[in-house]
Amino acid sequence: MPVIRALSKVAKQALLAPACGCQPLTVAIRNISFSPRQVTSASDASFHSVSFSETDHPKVLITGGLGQLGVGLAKLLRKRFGKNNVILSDIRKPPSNVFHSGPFIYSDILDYKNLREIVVNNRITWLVHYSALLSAVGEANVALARAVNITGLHNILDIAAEHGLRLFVPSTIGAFGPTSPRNPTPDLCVQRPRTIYGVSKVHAELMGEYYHHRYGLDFRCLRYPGIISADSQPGGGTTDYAVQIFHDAVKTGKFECNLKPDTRLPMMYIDDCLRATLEVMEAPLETLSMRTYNINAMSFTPEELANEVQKQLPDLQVSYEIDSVRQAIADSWPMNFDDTNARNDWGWKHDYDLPELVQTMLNYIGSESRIAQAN
Ligand SMILES: NC(=O)C1=CN([C@@H]2O[C@H](COP(=O)(O)OP(=O)(O)OC[C@H]3O[C@@H](n4cnc5c(N)ncnc54)[C@H](O)[C@@H]3O)[C@@H](O)[C@H]2O)C=CC1
Ligand SMILES: CC(=O)[C@H](N)C(=O)O
Repeated sequence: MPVIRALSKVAKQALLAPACGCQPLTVAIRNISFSPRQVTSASDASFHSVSFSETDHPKVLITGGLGQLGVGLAKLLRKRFGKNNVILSDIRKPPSNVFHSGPFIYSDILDYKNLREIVVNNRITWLVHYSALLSAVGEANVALARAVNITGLHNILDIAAEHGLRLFVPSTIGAFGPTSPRNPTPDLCVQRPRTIYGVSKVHAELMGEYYHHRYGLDFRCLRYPGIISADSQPGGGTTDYAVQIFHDAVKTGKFECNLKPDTRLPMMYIDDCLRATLEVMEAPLETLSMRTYNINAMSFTPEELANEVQKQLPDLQVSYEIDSVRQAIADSWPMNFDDTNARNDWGWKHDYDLPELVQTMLNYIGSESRIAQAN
C-alpha cells in the first residue's frame, strides 16, 4: 500500500519535527485524515511512544476505579508514585474515605471526548482500564456489557494510542471456554468463551495486541483468576462466592454457596493481583515476550475452601443452592491456570496460598466485625 505508506511518512515527519523544539505532538486517531489506522508497521508508528520518560513518575488514570480492585490499586500506586500522580475515576459517587484519599474524577468510558479531555488535562501517561461488567451481571444485561466492555474498550485503545500511553487492560480466566484445555490452561490455546464477558475479554486481548503490533501501543494485559478481597465487594462475577463465604462465616456462621462443592477454579488474593499489575506495568520491554499473560496463585473448590475456613471457625454451616447460570459459566472455565510464561519472563511469583488467604481474610473481617460491635 505505497500511498498509505507515503501519507503516514509525511504525517510522521510533520509530527517529529515540531518548530518549537517541544515534545512531539500526538495524533487524534479519530479526527485526522491521515489516521494512524493507515500506518503499516510498528516501526512506522514509533512516534506514539512519547510520554512518561519526561517525568520521574508515570501519571496514572484508573477507569472503573470504584469496583473491587480499583481503590486497592490506587493505594498501591500512590504509595509508589505519589498521591497526586494517580487519579481514580468511575461513573459512581465515591464514598467519602475514597474521595478524601486522593484525586477522583468522573469519567464514563463511553464518552470519548470526556476521556480525551481527562488524559490531556492531567498529562496522563499510564492508563489502567478496569471498567467492565463481570460474568454474571454481563449475562443479565448483554447490551450494556457489550457497550461497556467492547465499545468502551475501543475508546480506551484509541485514546491510549493517540497519546502514547502505556495501557493495562485486565483479562480473566473467563476468556477461555469449554473447548479450551482446562487443567491446566496455558497462555496460548483455543479460546471460545460462552459469555459476553469472555467474548469481550478475548476481543480486548486481540485488539490490544493488534494495536501494539500495528501502532506500537504499549499494551499490557494479565488474565486474572477470581480475586478475593476483604475490604471491597466483588461486582457480580462467578467467583464471588469465595469472598462472600468469609463475610457470612464471621457474621452469621452460615453460608449458602451458589456453586457445586466440587467446582474447581483458579483464585488469587487481591494483594498478589495488584502487585502483579504493578510489576507487569514496570517490566522492561525486553522481558515481555508476550503482551497477554496468565497469572495464577491457587486453585480450589467450594468444599476445599469451606474446609479451610472451618479449621478456624468449626461451627460454620455450609449449604449448596446452585445458581444454574453461574454453574454453567464455572463449568466452562479453567480449573488450573498455567502461568509459566509470566514466571519466566518477568519473574511473577505469588505470596498467598489457601491457608494464608483464609487466615488473612478472617483476621481482617473478624477485626472489622469486632470494631463494628464495639461501636
Ligand atoms: N474481580 C475479579 O475477580 C476479576 C476482575 N477482572 C477484571 O478486572 C477489572 C476490575 O474488576 P473489578 O474491580 O472486580 O470490577 P467491578 O465490577 O467491581 O468494577 C467495575 C467498575 O466499572 C465501573 N463502570 C461500569 N460502567 C462504566 C462506564 N461506562 N464508565 C466507567 N466506569 C464504568 C463500575 O461503576 C464499577 O465500579 C475488570 O475489567 C474485570 O474484568 C478480571 C478477572 C477477575
Ligand atoms: C474471574 C472473573 O473474571 C470475575 N471474578 C468473574 O467471576 O466474572
